[in-house]
Amino acid sequence: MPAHGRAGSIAGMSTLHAVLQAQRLTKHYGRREALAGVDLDVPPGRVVGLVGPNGAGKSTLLQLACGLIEPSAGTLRVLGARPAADAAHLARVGFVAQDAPLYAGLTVAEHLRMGARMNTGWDDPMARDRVARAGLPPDQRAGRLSGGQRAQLALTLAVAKRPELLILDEPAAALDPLARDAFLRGLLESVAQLGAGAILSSHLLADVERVCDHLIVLAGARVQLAGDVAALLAAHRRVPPGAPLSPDAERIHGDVVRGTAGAPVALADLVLAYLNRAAR
Ligand SMILES: Nc1ncnc2c1ncn2[C@@H]1O[C@H](COP(=O)(O)OP(=O)(O)OP(=O)(O)O)[C@@H](O)[C@H]1O
Repeated sequence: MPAHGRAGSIAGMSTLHAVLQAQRLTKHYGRREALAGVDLDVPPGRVVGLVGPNGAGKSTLLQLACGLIEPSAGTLRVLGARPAADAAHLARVGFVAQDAPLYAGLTVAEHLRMGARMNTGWDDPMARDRVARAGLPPDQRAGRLSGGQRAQLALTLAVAKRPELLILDEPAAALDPLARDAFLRGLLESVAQLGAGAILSSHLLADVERVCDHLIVLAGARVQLAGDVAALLAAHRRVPPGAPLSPDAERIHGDVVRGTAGAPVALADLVLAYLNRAAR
């Protein structure tokens, strides 16, 4: 169970729509296939970990979900509608892109004023409170903030819109362990405060294990594994290679099997088994 203990909870959600629904979702960049017929159904109220090797298609999926790029084929619905369908839908989704894009010459306070001007649902007390608690000096220019502070400011700009869904593309990858810990705690607090869902891509399986209650494993442009973490762990076991398997069990890779007989499996080992199988 992740530290926030909200696995399976939909308390506080203002929507009962699936957060993300993909059918045969495909994206080509020229001849390169970044997503190949992906089917997904992510229930509301989850903190979703999107994991996979470099080039798996994670950023492509998140950019499609934000409406920054268009699918080549198939359909994708986010909170029950086409991504970025209109201004109202845009307001329901907060996006924190890779490397926390901010205006280097603007101060923290100026970023908040800009956020207030650009977002009708802007929660200024929430923004100021987050900035104060993250120890961001209001008059400091973004270009002079540390990596951790920049990530906190980018997260603040996304959550103060009061979105129903936060989408984060490797938000904490460049942060040291302390800054990452602070960032992830801030993320969980915000998600709980908003009653929102979140999808974050990450290479850091320990972070995913800590904060996520739903998992999507992408590799080779395809979904290898998806579901609520508790259900996935319940459906897999460790059985030493060569040991007999029950008839309904399937060996995924190494000692990880899909089945209910055997020793419990850790989330990181489960992910690695599916990634290794995909790489075969
Ligand atoms: N704008 C683009 N033009 C051409 N090819 C692209 C473009 N964006 C992504 N790709 C290709 O699509 C595939 C998926 O890329 P994507 O960035 O979605 O993967 P990722 O899982 O986010 O990788 P990483 O973990 O390295 O960030 C890769 O082969 C990548 O080279």
